[in-house]
Amino acid sequence: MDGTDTDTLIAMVLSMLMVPQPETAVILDALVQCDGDAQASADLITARYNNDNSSSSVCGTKRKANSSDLTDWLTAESGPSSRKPPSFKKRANFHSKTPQKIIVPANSSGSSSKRPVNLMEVLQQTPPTKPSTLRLPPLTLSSPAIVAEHTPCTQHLSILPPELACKLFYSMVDLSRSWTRNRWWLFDRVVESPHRTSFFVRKYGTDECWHEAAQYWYNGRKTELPEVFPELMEAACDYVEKIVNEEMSKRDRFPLEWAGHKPGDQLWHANVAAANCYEGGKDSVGFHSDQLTYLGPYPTIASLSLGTSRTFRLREVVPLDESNKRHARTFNIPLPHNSLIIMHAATQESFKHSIPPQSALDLHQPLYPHPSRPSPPPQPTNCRINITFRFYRPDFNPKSTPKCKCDVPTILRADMKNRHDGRADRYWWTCYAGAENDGKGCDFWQVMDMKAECRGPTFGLLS
Ligand SMILES: O=C(O)CCC(=O)C(=O)O
Ligand SMILES: [Fe+2]
Repeated sequence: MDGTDTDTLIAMVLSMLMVPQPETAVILDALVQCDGDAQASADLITARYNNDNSSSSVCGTKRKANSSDLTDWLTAESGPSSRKPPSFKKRANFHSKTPQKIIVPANSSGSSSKRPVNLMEVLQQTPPTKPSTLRLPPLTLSSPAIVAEHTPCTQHLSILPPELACKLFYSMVDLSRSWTRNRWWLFDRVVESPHRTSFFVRKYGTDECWHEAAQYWYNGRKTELPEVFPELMEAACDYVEKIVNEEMSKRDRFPLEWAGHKPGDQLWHANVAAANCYEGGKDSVGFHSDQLTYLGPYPTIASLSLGTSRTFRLREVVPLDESNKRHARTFNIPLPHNSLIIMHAATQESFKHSIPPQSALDLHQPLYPHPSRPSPPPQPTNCRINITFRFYRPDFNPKSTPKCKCDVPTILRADMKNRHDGRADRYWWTCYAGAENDGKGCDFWQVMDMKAECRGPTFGLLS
């Protein structure tokens, strides 16, 4: 797994699980058996859980959602120990080839006295038994046509005028100096996102409530008030919206997609943007699907890449009722400077995405000098800027977000393992207070009910 550290691997497995969160030892065991492959480990844990609990349906009402989304970067809705579900049978023997390190130490408040897990100390040298699942090798999708053939995404190259792309890249790199690595609680430790990030709100009509929402945009954690779109981001957004609307007009709508446009409005507009800066090959983001709290079901997200080329990794979450018939495949999409990936409706429901760490990077050579630093001539850079333009739905505004027992806004997740292409999909609201509150949350879990919660209008309701 590209030398991914153990904490990241554990978080990735958690983010892929659709069964109650097992003890860390169970995850480590699965990782060991699957040679550090997070998806295969999650599948193995799920299969074992389903075997051990064959009498209770995984989608039964008592089941607790543990797939993570954390706008999610790496972690899962990691478990406060107070709500730990039953653990699986522990295995005594572990063996690991997985490199391990970090575990960002708990904050100085000292609520965790546990030292970082050193896998090598606990692992015994027992040869791993391979899981029975047939695994397909990853596939690189090297052209927009091939991306569209295999995924619910489209790729668009050279989308901004070259000078605008270059200026926007420089200005975001400059701004990114003040962006932060997000921190949250995972188990009983504080972990840190492996890249810097920030959030912007667009001055668009009277959408002012998104300033409030944006305070919670990250894992349900309250953050500073966001910036408004800088001028260059506004200019880029016009190009992005044009392409997104052209693409959307060619595709069928899903029943749960937003249909509340006023006459003459575009199908899609961006009212917020999340920006990420990846400096060097170690910066990354783990497998996740984007949190749906304010996006609502079946969102369209437009993701602009500037600077150093990185790989966008996509992997489908195969629904439970198909898991005996087919297997998920990992897709790698190279993301060159000035390219756009549109994650169309159903991407967040059916795929997880990541930017994996890379041991080697091709540097990006900017075409133009920095506008305010014309000399020396532009230097090659190892930085990648990503801007995801998003439409936060009026019917999922922060005032309508249920609060959990901790009195903190919940987050919305899709039931990815039991999806039905917009016909009978399930989503649930869960507590995310634990991300901020020393890892302690509550067991709040509520199925989202479009009708009872007065959400919409959606395309399904119109037709
Ligand atoms: O950097 C990227 O392309 C992906 C970022 C991402 O997944 C996110 O912002 O949710
Ligand atoms: Fe994402």
